[in-house]
Amino acid sequence: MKIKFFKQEDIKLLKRALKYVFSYKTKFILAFVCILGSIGIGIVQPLFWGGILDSFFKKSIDSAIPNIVYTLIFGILASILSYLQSYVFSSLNQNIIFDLKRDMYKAILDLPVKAYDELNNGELMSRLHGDSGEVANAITGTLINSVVDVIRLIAVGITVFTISVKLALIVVITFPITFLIFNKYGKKIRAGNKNLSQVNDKYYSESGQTIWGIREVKSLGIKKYKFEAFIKVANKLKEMIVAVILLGAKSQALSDIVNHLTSIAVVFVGGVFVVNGSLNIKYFIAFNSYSGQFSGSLLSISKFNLNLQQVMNSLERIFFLIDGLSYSHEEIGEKSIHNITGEINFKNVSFSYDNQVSVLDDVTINIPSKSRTAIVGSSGSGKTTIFNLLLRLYQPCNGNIFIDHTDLNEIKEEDLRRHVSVVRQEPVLFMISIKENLLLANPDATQQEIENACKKAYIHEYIESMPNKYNSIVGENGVNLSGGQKQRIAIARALLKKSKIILFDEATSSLDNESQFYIKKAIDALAEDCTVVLIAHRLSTIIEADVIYVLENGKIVGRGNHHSLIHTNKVYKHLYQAEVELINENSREVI
Ligand SMILES: Nc1ncnc2c1ncn2[C@@H]1O[C@H](COP(=O)(O)OP(=O)(O)OP(=O)(O)O)[C@@H](O)[C@H]1O
Repeated sequence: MKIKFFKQEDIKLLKRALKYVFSYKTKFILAFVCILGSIGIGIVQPLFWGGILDSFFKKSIDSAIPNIVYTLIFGILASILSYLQSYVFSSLNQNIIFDLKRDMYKAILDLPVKAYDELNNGELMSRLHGDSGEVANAITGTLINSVVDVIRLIAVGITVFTISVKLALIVVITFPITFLIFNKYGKKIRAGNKNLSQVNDKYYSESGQTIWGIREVKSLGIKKYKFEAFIKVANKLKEMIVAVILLGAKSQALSDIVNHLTSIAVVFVGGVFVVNGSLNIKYFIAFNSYSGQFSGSLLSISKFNLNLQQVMNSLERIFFLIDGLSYSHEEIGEKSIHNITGEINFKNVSFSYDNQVSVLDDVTINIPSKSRTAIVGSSGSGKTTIFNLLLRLYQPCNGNIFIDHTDLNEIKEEDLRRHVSVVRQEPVLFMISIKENLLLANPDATQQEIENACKKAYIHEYIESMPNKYNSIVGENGVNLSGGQKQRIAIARALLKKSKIILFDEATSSLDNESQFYIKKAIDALAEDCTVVLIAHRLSTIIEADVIYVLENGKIVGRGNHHSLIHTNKVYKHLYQAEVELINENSREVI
């Protein structure tokens, strides 16, 4: 039978994993010193025990006393070393987990937005939390222990062969048997772990989606369905974990039987040697302890493959993520742009999310600085996609986008984020105070600047009416603020950032009249000094826009102001009429 220990790719993974250990050289060396000390104590202790028993057999109690004292001293030393060892190991372990998580999290944040469309969030969470711990445990546990076991094997091996070659050979004979057992089960466990990781991803995904989307879950009345889906995946996970543990337990049980037989053979043959006088009882007793350590080390070395097979899958998943999965790294420009005017140009831009269905087709848009431009079109016509491309969340398949005549791809990431702000339909506010949410846009802003921005965004008075004013904590995702209030805070954020380009995605859900009024006033204030691009869902809000682009099925089918478009553009006229009819219908219902 051909035993293949590791594939070439596995060795590469292991080398890469070891780099994480070697960045903690001091702790690593300290761990070895502790272990070497423990090995030394493990070798001398049995001799003292043997000496004590030998003294009692010889009925010489006095001669036992020095050995009792040595046993005590070495016992205390062993405890101190064991304490130090657990401290060093746990610290090494947690540091490795931390480093892996740091590298994975950075890679997750660097992934292109396209990856988030395609990936399952649960998979990322499960790699971040589960796999990193698994790998760190394996590195500190399996790899370090295996090196230790080799050292122990050599030290104890020399001792047992010195005491009795025949007895030592009995112990050594078990090695190939246990090795074969663990090698066979190792492969099965690796395959089991691979399936387990996939179910683990589903588990994180199912639970995460339900918790994050709890409002939808409750309002759709699908709590029971979601609970059942969770139970199904949690149950499957439980069964798979048990199955993998069982495989490990089977291999352990088989090797325990072999070990047991070895111990009986050692005791029997050793006893015969003592009886026929070829072995001193002191060494016989010591040998039994050594043979335990010796076969223990042999066992660990035989399990080395099994233990590593268990984590190879996690290592693959971690490094694949750190390398950016199969996504190519985003090309990020290096050009700084300062003091921009805010002119935007789309030149013959085409785009598809999946390289199959065209979403934007040969779009050319020219937006002068300090203008107010609106983009209108039916649902799914590609309005938000235009914003996504302008924010460089996706790359156009064809054509180019320019800000102040500089290609978007050449602009430095920080400059792009500073100059372009977006106010989304449902702005994301973090679970920190309102002030801290605002400071995210400009950490150096003074209280006065914050208040001025909020006044311009027509949200200052509302914030002041809250019990903790600017220090009020926003609920998760801003739940204790209305949609209109969140949008006004997002406008204040954009003002604090002093962005020259503000993209505004009007909320589809009808805001109350007061919110609409204030948001319109806030946009008017923005437009004095910035280029404002609006996605308008209600045409009534963009009648005053300087230019309106009409989008249909990803194509620009009209350009002009409201008055020209209403007379010349069929699509715009149709959208407008549909809205007027809706308003009339609503008012009839009210009456
Ligand atoms: N992340 C995505 N992955 C794949 N397809 C997408 C993605 N986002 C949008 N699409 C598709 O692209 C098309 C344009 O979507 P987009 O969101 O730009 O339209 P929209 O005009 O803003 O619509 P709405 O007014 O409903 O917000 C739609 O057919 C949509 O299904």
